[in-house]
Amino acid sequence: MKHVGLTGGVASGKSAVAAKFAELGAVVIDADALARDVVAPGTPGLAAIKDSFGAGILLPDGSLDRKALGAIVFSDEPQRLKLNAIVHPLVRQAAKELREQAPAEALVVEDIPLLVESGQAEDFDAVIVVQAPHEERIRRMVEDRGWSVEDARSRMAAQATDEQRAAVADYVLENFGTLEDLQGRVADLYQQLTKAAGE
Ligand SMILES: Nc1ncnc2c1ncn2[C@@H]1O[C@H](COP(=O)(O)OP(=O)(O)OP(=O)(O)O)[C@@H](O)[C@H]1O
Repeated sequence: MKHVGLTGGVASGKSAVAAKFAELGAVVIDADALARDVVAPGTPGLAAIKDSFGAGILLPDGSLDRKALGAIVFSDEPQRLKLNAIVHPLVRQAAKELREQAPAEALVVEDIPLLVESGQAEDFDAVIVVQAPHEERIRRMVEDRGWSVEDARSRMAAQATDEQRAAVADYVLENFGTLEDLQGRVADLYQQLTKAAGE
């Protein structure tokens, strides 16, 4: 089994790449989805967050109040680290369980937005980085998601730079053209990765 990490800046096209890999037959693991699953109601993850941050981070229905928790951790580094120390190991464990269920010959692609920032590059056989023009990424965040330009810029500024991501990349997928161009590049890369896995 070949195990690759997929990352890129916000709105660079990671999900589009992951979707194409899945269509081609890869087993895709979505770290953002796992990060939600491990704090769903009734999970040990949510109980641990409640123990650390208090019942104020729960909504009346018992689910996580992301806004309240965000307000606590957003500008408070120690609190953010405390939250990460609860959530990250649970996500890694959940990802490991999914990897173990994957067929032996599968290409496993883990989509991890902050792979570079969290120093996980060494955990993979290879790292794929998606790069896209900054103006286009900001346009997507503003027009498609309704964020302010300021929010879009500060989200980008809080992440690693293109250069930092490129420095750990084994493969860079340039998303500078149409979605079809990108999908074609993913298909080529899938071929390359699955061929290499069989050798
Ligand atoms: N080359 C492209 N041409 C047109 N639209 C694109 C292209 N690449 C991505 N998009 C669109 O831009 C939006 C953002 O892409 P996507 O969701 O794949 O990014 P992401 O990196 O996963 O974002 P996030 O960091 O928020 O998870 C989506 O609506 C996607 O369809």
